[in-house]
Amino acid sequence: MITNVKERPIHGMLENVMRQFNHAADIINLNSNIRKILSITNNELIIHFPVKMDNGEIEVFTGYRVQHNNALGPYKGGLRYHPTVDIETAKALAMWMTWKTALVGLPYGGAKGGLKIDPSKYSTSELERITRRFTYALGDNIGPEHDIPAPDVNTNAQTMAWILDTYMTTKPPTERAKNRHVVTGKPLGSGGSEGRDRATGYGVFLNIKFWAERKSMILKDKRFIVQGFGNVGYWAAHFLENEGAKLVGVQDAYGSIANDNGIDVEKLFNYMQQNKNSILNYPDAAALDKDLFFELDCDICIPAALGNQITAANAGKIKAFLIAEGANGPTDVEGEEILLNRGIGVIPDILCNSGGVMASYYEWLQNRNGEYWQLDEVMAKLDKKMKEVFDKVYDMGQEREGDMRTAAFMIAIERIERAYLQRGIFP
Ligand SMILES: NC(=O)C1=CN([C@@H]2O[C@H](COP(=O)(O)OP(=O)(O)OC[C@H]3O[C@@H](n4cnc5c(N)ncnc54)[C@H](OP(=O)(O)O)[C@@H]3O)[C@@H](O)[C@H]2O)C=CC1
Ligand SMILES: O=C(O)CCC(=O)C(=O)O
Repeated sequence: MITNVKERPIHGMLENVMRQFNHAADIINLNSNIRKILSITNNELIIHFPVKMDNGEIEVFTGYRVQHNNALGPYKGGLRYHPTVDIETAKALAMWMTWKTALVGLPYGGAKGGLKIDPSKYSTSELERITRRFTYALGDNIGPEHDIPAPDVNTNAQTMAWILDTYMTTKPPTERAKNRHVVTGKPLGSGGSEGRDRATGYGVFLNIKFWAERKSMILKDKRFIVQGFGNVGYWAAHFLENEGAKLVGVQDAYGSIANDNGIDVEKLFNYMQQNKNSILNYPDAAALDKDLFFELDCDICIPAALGNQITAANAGKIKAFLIAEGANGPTDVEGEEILLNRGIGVIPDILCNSGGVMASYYEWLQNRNGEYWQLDEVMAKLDKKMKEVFDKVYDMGQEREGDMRTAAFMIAIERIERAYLQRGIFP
């Protein structure tokens, strides 16, 4: 029996993304040959590599990189370090990346990958060696104009710096500097961009704000809950709190907490820094049974952790009027059907969390052009682009009884279809 919540497999993510794709493809009557191409992933890499641990023992790790489609540009997408990473998960996440980059009009395709490990079990120096060996093993399957990884669950700017450094050492000295955009989400001192750290959470916040504006609502005093208080969850909460909204519940991998009077976002963040990055035993909130988390009394629910968290089992009990998907694939097809039938708004992942890959694109452009943009410049670009994409998806969603996901998929798939048809499917 699997007892650790971290070890639980995430069932059905691939089935989920395929059902979302096929539903939209049917509506737009997608060219049948292009449907065949988009239904499979272009490349799937599984690699096993040995690393020496601090105790001198060798451990063999399994890494994945799935490249779904590159019709619109180089493959793009994060690397996840988590026990649930496997080939099916990587395939599903790579597909979502293709739809996301196409939806927001970036010159990228979709990829995803990672390692099947629980990083909390390793020292920092072990994680560095594991990441460097993983990068060597990936070799030229990644590259600045071919496939560009970025952070995802349990990876961060430090991870990207290790990948960059390792990748560069595989190139001749004259080639090294021009390879800096092999990864995005790097630290500022290593070619990272201002704003990439907060971009995904900021994008989640913007989507909620734009949605509220369409409903003539203000965010002040709205109550929200966040599942996952990592990069995406924390920054989304930070910007919502700045707007006067109130955080009333948080869940991470180890537990859930709630406080009807509000949980101070920065105070919780600081508490976590001193308590092994965990929300457990946070003094200004009560512990809550994890299965009751999504039933908390609130207005806005932000799943910002793993996939398939909102399903037929809990969608009927959700009290929020809006689900803003910070995570990739947090709502399965049955769960979403229940939400939409109940009149609950769903801002779909490929729109809601697209601020991250938008900022990654800005970082990639800056590296390519030898530029350095100020934070306000990056944030202003994110604002403008996100509004443009949100409006398009929202308006099209209105024509489909509020189904913004199908609208988003239709826009994304049509863009890719257009590119194939213009070039010829097999040039
Ligand atoms: N980083 C980015 O730029 C982007 C991320 N995303 C998506 O957002 C989601 C979160 O990513 P990110 O914030 O980067 O990852 P982080 O690793 O920074 O944070 C993940 C958070 O999820 C929590 N978590 C993990 N497992 C569970 C669980 N079973 N139940 C509840 N909480 C859990 C973690 O808790 P704990 O710390 O206790 O493990 C942590 O708080 C992912 O789905 C990712 O694909 C999407 C677009 C871009
Ligand atoms: O920033 C990127 O390139 C991709 C981030 C990511 O993995 C995602 O959007 O899910």
